[in-house]
Amino acid sequence: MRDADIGISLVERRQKFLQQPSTVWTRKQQAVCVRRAYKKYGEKKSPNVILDGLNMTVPKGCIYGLLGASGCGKTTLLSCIVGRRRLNAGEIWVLGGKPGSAGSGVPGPRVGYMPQEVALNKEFTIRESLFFFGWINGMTTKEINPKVDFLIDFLMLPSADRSIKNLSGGQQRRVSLACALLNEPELLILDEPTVGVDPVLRQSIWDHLVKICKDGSTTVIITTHYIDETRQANLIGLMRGGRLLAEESPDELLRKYNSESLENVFLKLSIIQNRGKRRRSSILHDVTASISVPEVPLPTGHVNMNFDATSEISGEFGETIGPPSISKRVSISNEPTVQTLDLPPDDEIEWSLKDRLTLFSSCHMRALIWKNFLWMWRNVGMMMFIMGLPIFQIILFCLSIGKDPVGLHLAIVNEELARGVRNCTYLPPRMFQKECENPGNDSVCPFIEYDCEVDKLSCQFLEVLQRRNQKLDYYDELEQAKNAVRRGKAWAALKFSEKFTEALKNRSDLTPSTDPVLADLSLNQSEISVWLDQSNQQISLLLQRDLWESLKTFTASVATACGYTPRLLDTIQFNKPIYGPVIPNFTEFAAPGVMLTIVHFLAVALTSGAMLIERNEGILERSLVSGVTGTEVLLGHVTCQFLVMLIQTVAVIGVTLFFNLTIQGSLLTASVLVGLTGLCGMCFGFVVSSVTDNERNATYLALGSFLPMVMLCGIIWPIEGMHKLLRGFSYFLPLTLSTESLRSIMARGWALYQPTVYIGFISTFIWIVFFLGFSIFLIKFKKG
Ligand SMILES: Nc1ncnc2c1ncn2[C@@H]1O[C@H](COP(=O)(O)OP(=O)(O)OP(=O)(O)O)[C@@H](O)[C@H]1O
Repeated sequence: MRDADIGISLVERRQKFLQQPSTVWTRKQQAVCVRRAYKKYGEKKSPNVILDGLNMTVPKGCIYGLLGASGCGKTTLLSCIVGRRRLNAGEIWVLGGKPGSAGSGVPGPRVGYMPQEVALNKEFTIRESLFFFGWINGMTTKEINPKVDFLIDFLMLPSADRSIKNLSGGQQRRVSLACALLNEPELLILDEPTVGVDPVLRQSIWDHLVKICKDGSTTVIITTHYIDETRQANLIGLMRGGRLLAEESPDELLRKYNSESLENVFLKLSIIQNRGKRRRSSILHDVTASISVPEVPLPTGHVNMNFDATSEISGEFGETIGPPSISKRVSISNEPTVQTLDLPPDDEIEWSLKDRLTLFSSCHMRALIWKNFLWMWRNVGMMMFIMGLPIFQIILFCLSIGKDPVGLHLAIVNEELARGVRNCTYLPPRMFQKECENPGNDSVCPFIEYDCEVDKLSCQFLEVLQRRNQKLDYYDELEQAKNAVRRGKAWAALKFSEKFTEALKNRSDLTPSTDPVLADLSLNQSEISVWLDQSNQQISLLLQRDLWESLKTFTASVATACGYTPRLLDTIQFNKPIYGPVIPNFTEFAAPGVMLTIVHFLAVALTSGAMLIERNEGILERSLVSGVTGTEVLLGHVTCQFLVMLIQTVAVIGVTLFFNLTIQGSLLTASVLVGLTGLCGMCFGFVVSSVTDNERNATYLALGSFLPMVMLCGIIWPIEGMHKLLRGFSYFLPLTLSTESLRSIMARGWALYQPTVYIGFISTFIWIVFFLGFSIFLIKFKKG
C-alpha cells in the first residue's frame, strides 16, 4: 500500500483506483488483479472455454465474494490465482507479483488456500493436520499450539485428537478452513468454506473474516453458493459465461438493480447478458420478456454496452471492462484508450542467488518427512505387508523356480529281460531287484556290482539313470511305450534291443574289414533308442542331459570293470568351471534379475500409491500452494521410503543367503546395487503418479511396464538370444545392465572396478536422475 493510501477507507481507495489509468503499478497495488483472463479446457477443435476475457480486481483488505453458478469456473479462476493452474492468455497479479514467478511469494505462506475438496490426510488427527500446515507455513510449534486451541474452539470442532476420518463431512471442511486460517496469511482464498456449516457458525465465520480484514492486512476471496451470505462482503463479483457480470459492493448492486436480494440482482444481470445473445428458444424469450430490468447507468468513463446481434454482453463494471482476449467477439470496452498509455516499468523483485540455488527449505522438509512417517505409522499393517512382500516373493522364487524336475516318468522297453516280467517295479537305487512274483533268473537284473562278464549291460545303464531320481516304467512292446509318451504318461520312450550287451561288446571288435551289414547291425543293436516328448524344452533338455550323463557314468564304469581306463570313451573333458556351479541351474541365473525386479516394482507400487493418494486427496495441491516445491515433496518421499527400501534390501539379501544362492562377490556391493535399484523404482513410481490421474491408470502403467521389463531385461532369458533390434533396445531399459552387473557380482564374484559391474551402477544412477528430474518437471509444469 502506498504511504498516501494508508488511513483511507477501502471505498475511497477503490474509487481512487477506478479513476486513475490502469498501469502495472496500479495493478500491483491490489491484492489480486486479473486482466483479460482466458482459460479453456479440452481439445483445440472443441475447446471448453471457462474464462473468456475476465477482469477482476480485489483491493487489499477487502472481503471479495465470488459468486456464480456451479461449473461457471470459480475454482478454475481461484487455482489460477494461487498459481496452480495457468491461464491460456491474460495476466494475473497477486500481492504485487505474478503467481509462480521468482520472488513473488505466491505460492507460499502469504496465501492461505482452502480448496473445495477436504484436502487433508484422513488418517491424521485434527491437531496433526494443523501442525503439518503450520510447519509448512513456517510457524513454530510454540506458535501453533495456542492457535490450535483457538481454532478448535472458534470452529466448534471436537477434540483435537480426533481422527479426521471419524469426523462428519462438515467437520472435515471446518478443519480444512482451520488449516487455511492458521498462519494468518495476507491473502485467504476460500472455496466454499461454509458448505455444511450451521447458520450460527456460518455467521461467526463471516464475523471472523470481517474482523481479520478490518485493518487491511488480510484480504479474503470467498466463493459460496449461499448468495445472500455475501451481503457482508465488501465486493461481490458475479461470474457467468466466463466473465464477471458485475463487480460492486453488495449495497451498490442492490441499489443499481433496484432489488431486494442479491439473487435477484444475479438473475437480472444474467438476463441482460442473455439479451445480447441470439435468442435460442422462444421459451427463453418468454422468460426474459417477463422480467423487468432497470436501465443501469454505467460508471463514468465507460461507453454504454452495445447489444448488437452478433456480440454478447460482457457486462463489466468499472475496471473490469475488457475484451475477450482470444475469442473473436465484438469488443464493447473503452479500455484500449487506457491500454495505450505508456505503462511504468515493471518493478524487479529481489531474488538472490542463494534463493535460486536453495533446493529445499528445512521447515518444509521437516514437515513433509514427519507427515510421511506418520502416514506410514498410521498404515502400519500395510507397511508391514509391503516390507514382508519381497521376503515372501523371494522365498517363493527359491522354492519354486530353477530346480531340476525329478520323478519324470520314462517308458522303458528292455528286450534283454524276459517278456511279462518287464512290467515289474524296481526298488529304489542300489537295491536293484525286481518285486515280481516268483522271479525267474531272466526276470531280474542279475547284478548290483559292475562286472565285465555281465550279460545284461542295459540293466547297468538303467540303474545309473534311475539314480538321477527319474521314474522308470517298463513295457513289453515299443508301441506301448510310445503310446505312454503320446498319452502324456511318460516324457520319453527308451528301447534296448535283445542283443544290446552282445552288440555293445562287439563294437570293440569292429574293424574296417568287418562286413558292413554286420557292422551296421551291431551298431544298431548296441544303440539305446530314445523317443522324446519335446513339448517342454526344459524337461527334454534335462532328460537329454540325464541320458548323456548316465551314459558317461555307465561307460566309465564298464571300462573300469573291464580293466580299461574310465576315460576311454571321453573325448571331451569338462573341467571345474571357472565361474558357476558344476551343474548350473536356472535359479542361479534368474535370481539376480528376480531380486532386482521385486525390489524395483514394489518401490514403484509404494511410491506411486503414496503420491497418488496425496495428489488425489488434494494434499499435494494444498502443500504446493503453501510454497512447498515439487522437489521437496519428492525428497520427502524419497527419505521415508528409502528406509522401507533398506529393510527390503536387507531382507532380500538375507533370504538369498538363507537359500544358499551363490554370492561370490562382495555382499556390500550387491546390497548397494539392490538398494539403488529400489531407489530407481521409487523414482519411476513418481513418474507413474505424475503422468496418471488415478490409481487404476497407475496400476495399468506399472503392470504394463512390468512384463516388458521382465522379458527384455535379460531376467528370464539371456539377452544374447533376443532379436537383434530388441537386444539393442534392451540395453536402454533400467533393469538390463543392473541385472547383468548383479549377476556378475553374485556368480562371478566380480568387484566394482570390473566394467560390467560399474556400468550397472552407472546405468541405474542415470535412470534415477532421469526419473527424478522428469517427475519434478511434471509436478512443476503439469498444470491444468
Ligand atoms: N481439469 C479439467 N479438465 C477439463 N475440464 C475441467 C477441468 N476442471 C474443471 N473443468 C470444467 O471447467 C468448468 C468449471 O469448473 P470449476 O470447477 O472451475 O467450476 P466452479 O464454478 O468452481 O463449480 P462449482 O461451484 O460446482 O465448484 C466445469 O465445466 C468443469 O467441468
